[in-house]
Amino acid sequence: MSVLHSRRYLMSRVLLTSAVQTLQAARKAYIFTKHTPITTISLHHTCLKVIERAVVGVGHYSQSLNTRNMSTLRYLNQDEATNVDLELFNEYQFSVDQLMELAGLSCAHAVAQIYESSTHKCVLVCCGPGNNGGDGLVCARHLKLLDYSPVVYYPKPTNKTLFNNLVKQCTMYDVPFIDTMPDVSTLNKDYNLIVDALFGFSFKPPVRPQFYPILETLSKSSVAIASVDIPSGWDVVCGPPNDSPSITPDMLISLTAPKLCATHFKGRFHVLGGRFVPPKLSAKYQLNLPDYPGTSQTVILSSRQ
Ligand SMILES: NC(=O)C1=CN([C@@H]2O[C@H](COP(=O)(O)OP(=O)(O)OC[C@H]3O[C@@H](n4cnc5c(N)ncnc54)[C@H](OP(=O)(O)O)[C@@H]3O)[C@@H](O)[C@H]2O)[C@H](O)CC1
Ligand SMILES: [K+]
Repeated sequence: MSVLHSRRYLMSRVLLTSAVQTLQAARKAYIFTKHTPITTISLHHTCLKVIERAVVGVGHYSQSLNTRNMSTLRYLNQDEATNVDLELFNEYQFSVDQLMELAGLSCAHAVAQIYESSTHKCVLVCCGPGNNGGDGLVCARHLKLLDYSPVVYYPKPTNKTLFNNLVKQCTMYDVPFIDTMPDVSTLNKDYNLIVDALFGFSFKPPVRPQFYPILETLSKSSVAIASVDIPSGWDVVCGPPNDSPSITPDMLISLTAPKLCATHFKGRFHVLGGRFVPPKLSAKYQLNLPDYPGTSQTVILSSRQ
């Protein structure tokens, strides 16, 4: 590492650490003062917003730090991703519901960290038939609680208790479902962000006919896309397809650990979520995961402005 790079690295580390500590202190102050008059509370809210933006900003600035992490971070192939998943269920005795809730929560937090609800209120959440779609349903519910107006498009609902319950919970939270995919101009006009939860690490190309036009519309739209775990339609290892519509997400939220296709990601924000990996599992697969800041559900792996 050159002298310049090591100084920038040190500088960004210091900035990031102090911003996180300030944020934690401010959060504590906010909790302690929650019975104080409304003007004080709104002042603290404003401070928190400013500091949170600073943390994101420092996250952007510390790209050299993040690039350093990226070089040691392990990128999983399809079998490794499946094996990590199976081990969490079979050895660690997690249920799908547990991990899906945490995965979907981290997706909602990742979205809120980057796209403010004041400018990105209307979010179309596209959900597929597998667990990636389940993450999307959980994410939609949490987005609603975070002051967004999510709308779910779920073209191939899975008739299993878990998925039926997730749909029910969305409806009970007044999250609307739409039956048809909006066309490109409607998407561009009516939505500020798309959460792509169509396919995750079990996708096997080529995309089947039912989903082809959906991916085609997403690939033509100018609305920013935040992809959950894998940009849908991409090969888990090789990345974007040559022979079918290819989406270019603005944000990729890798869950547990990034998959190999993430090396082809050219969007602005690569975020890691799914803060539930047991340290022994991480060591076994040599995941070399970065530290999550404070109590955050997400960590920014790289960002370009
Ligand atoms: N450990 C974790 O990180 C966790 C991640 N989670 C999320 O789960 C997905 C993986 O979920 P999985 O159910 O294994 O699979 P997918 O959601 O990726 O997709 C499976 C469905 O997609 C269909 N499919 C597959 N290929 C195609 C295709 N070419 N065209 C159309 N449809 C396709 C497949 O259909 P089958 O008929 O083949 O069965 C399935 O219906 C992971 O990425 C994370 O997002 C968990 O939430 C928690 C733990
Ligand atoms: K996806």
